[in-house]
Amino acid sequence: MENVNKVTEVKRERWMNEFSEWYNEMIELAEIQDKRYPVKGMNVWLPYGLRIMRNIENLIHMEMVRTGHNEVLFPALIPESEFEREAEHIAGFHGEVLWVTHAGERPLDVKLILRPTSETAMYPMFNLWIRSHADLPFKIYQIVNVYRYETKHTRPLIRVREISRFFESHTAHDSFEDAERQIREDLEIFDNLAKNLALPYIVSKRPDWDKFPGAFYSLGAEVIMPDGRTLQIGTMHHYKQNFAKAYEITYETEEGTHEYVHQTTFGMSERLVAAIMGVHGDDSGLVLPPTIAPVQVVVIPIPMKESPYDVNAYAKEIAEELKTAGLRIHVDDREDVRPGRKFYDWEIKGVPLRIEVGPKDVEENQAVFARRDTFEKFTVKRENLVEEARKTLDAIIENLYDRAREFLETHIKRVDTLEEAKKLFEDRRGVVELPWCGEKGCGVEMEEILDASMLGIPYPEETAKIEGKKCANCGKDAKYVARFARTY
Ligand SMILES: Nc1ncnc2c1ncn2[C@@H]1O[C@H](COS(=O)(=O)NC(=O)[C@@H](N)CS)[C@@H](O)[C@H]1O
Ligand SMILES: [Zn+2]
Repeated sequence: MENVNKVTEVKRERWMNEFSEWYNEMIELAEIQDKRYPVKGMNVWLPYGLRIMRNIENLIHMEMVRTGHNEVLFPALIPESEFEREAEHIAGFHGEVLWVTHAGERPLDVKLILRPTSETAMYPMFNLWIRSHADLPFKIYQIVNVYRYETKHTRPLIRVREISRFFESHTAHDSFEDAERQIREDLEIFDNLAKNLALPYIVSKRPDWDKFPGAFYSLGAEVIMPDGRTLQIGTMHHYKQNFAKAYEITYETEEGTHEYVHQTTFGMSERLVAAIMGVHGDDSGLVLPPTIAPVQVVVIPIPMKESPYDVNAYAKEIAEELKTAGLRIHVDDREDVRPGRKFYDWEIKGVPLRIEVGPKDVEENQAVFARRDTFEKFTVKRENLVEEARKTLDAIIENLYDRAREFLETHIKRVDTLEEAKKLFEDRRGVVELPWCGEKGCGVEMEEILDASMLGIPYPEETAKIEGKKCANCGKDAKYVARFARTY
């Protein structure tokens, strides 16, 4: 590649220091969603944003096929009787569920809730479907909209009241250990997806007082957003037999006895789009990993009035060749828009690779590549076009991952005392790790002192154990390192 020149430096001031404003603007400018829908916490997916989400969903569907999960589709309405069968679950969701009580003027004979998640919709059917050990492991999933009347500050994609792209997988197993194996498989599924989104993350085992309502334990996968707050983008829950007992989900063993199943669930949502926006963005807008970019390469013809070369035709030829090679292409041949404006529009949308062609490029049978992640520009000979485009897109996803991992690693700090931790939360943000005795009282006190949430302890648990340290709160021997962060 000749004359590689950096026409623009990557700027991330606004992205880092005014992230909240940056984020709200980008939802609009990049045409992800329209926030003007007249219900708080419910937004409209716009075509470009929805194409990003659909590309992510396709990756999820492929992982579900790879791991033998079957897709189902449940009703969104759940009768009160079924919702109110697992005590912890009810307690956890009661304040957030939306009720349907009337059809027109007539009150319904059975009150219904809009699903906040689908345990209480699915498990009465699990009771009918699961009879024998031969039915296990039982693995289903759906991607649907669910409703949680969040009382905290709502924010597009991140904290909404209609989670419109809620992925939930629900499984049943013949033993605690097989459910554990499922959790490990869920972590593998999540890792494959995160790699495709160039998102490095941490997994923490939630403290007992913050696990999912009805769960035996919960794992949370988090990224760190530019403002240093963590965003939980995936959760895996081991239910043991808690729901099986509440919904009488039993199976006949090979010996002819009847046992309760052990269950797990795994959940993600449109927060994945928020994570991609936050982790990979810069001051010019989104930077989309090519794996999920609706447009991987935008071709921009730059015709000159007096030139004898037909730049538009040449641009179309190039686009056709890239499209035939399987890339998602768009030619921006809008007559009334200056090239600079076109660059701006597609940079905001995070298109990973721009190809510019002017008369000189037609004459020399070449094209100018401009990378969205580094702003590097270089010229490519026409015969190397497809190969160079593929190589550049691969280099972009690798660079996005490396840059994001660098950010994550420099925003996790392990210290010994609450004073050090407090200082860190003042001048920096991110995840702070402290020695902890494992007692709930200390955990909750440290959350209050730090005005932060305990994410939990590193998972797997073996990596959380520490020796020779004193609990940062009570001074007793510490058993684990505990993670704290300001969260979304
Ligand atoms: N209000 C919300 N807006 C957007 N995403 C959300 C919201 N609440 C939760 N999520 C996302 O949905 C994922 C799963 O939600 S959850 O409550 O943790 N887990 C469940 O509901 C389990 N039944 C697994 S499906 C979370 O990891 C988080 O990424
Ligand atoms: Zn302690």
